[in-house]
Amino acid sequence: MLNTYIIGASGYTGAELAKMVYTHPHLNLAGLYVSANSLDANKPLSELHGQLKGIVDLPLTPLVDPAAVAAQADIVLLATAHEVSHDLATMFLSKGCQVFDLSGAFRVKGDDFYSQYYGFEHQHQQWLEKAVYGLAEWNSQAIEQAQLIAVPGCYPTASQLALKPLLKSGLIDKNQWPVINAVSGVSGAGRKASMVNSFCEVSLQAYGVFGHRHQPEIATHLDCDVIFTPHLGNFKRGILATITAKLAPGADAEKVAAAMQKAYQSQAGQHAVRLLGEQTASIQNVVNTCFCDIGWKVQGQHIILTSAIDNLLKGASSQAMQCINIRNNYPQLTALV
Ligand SMILES: NC(=O)C1=CN([C@@H]2O[C@H](COP(=O)(O)OP(=O)(O)OC[C@H]3O[C@@H](n4cnc5c(N)ncnc54)[C@H](OP(=O)(O)O)[C@@H]3O)[C@@H](O)[C@H]2O)C=CC1
Ligand SMILES: CC(=O)N[C@@H](CCC(=O)OP(=O)(O)O)C(=O)O
Repeated sequence: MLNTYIIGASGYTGAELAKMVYTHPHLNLAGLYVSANSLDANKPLSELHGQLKGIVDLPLTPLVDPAAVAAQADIVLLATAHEVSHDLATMFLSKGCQVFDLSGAFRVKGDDFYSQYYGFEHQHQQWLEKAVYGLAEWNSQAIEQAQLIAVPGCYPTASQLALKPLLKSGLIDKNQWPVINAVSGVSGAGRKASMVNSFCEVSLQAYGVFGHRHQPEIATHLDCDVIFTPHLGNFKRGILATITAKLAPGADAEKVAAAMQKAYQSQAGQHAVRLLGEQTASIQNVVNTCFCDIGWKVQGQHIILTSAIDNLLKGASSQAMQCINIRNNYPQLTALV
């Protein structure tokens, strides 16, 4: 059994992780942590997340001595804000722990990226260089070898899983940037109260227009420029991305279907993508599951793809668990289906 610790366990993704680690046959849920001065210190996790009552009643321990945690840990899951993960990760790494970071702190290599999009100067360039991007269906070979895995963002997961098969097969005309419009439920903003996620303030609307940090994350890892516009919807969880792109000369519906099959044809249980063909993806079918559903339709030289995930699961915690499974040679969907 691998001793597994969750930092940021009281948050939305942290609570999902706690349930998964608890049910995993090879992981021992060894400790749940919150910040040193957390208002929730020492409360049972199940007091905050009632669905875990009788399942995960472990207390939320204040993280006052990360080195002591590191000394006991095989695996550390950082379900913390970008700056917190940035500051904590290297200490766990230096003690030899496997670190799976759900934040954006180690996702994108590149000068000035963090100062421009995250508002802080990255202080750990060597680890940033070594970090492996945890897009499970596409990076498994690198994930198997990595000590630090940067779990992708939620919008980037939905977007890349749909576009990557077509780009890899040369079926997209990159001169016309794919256009990604995506709607997220409010849990994407985390559990902490703020005006953005306040019930009476939430209305379906675009945000981060031409400035969201996920645009460069998507473009970098796809190696293709994109137009990306996120929207906030008045529902709790789930993301639907609707993506419009121009096909390359010679590409057609048959070639698109073949590229999708080639990318995601392996047997059930080995990855978390479900192909819908000409059906459209819906949030209802993926919420509370680890799956990304992808549908598409071709008309002439254009394609419209729809891609749906649960932002807290395939967009964060279940993708982190897929990465743990890959890294430790367990079946990829262990504890997820
Ligand atoms: N929500 C989503 O859909 C997605 C989130 N992510 C990323 O995952 C990470 C977690 O997100 P989410 O679960 O939504 O966040 P939440 O805001 O819901 O939870 C954050 C957690 O971190 C804890 N925390 C805050 N400061 C510290 C600290 N210094 N040391 C230890 N723990 C701390 C909080 O508890 P307390 O404040 O009481 O200490 C809380 O448990 C973020 O980086 C987010 O960007 C990625 C993809 C999707
Ligand atoms: C609805 C909402 O606010 N969503 C978040 C994205 C959450 C996510 O994917 O996380 P990372 O911050 O880890 O990249 C946002 O737009 O900032």
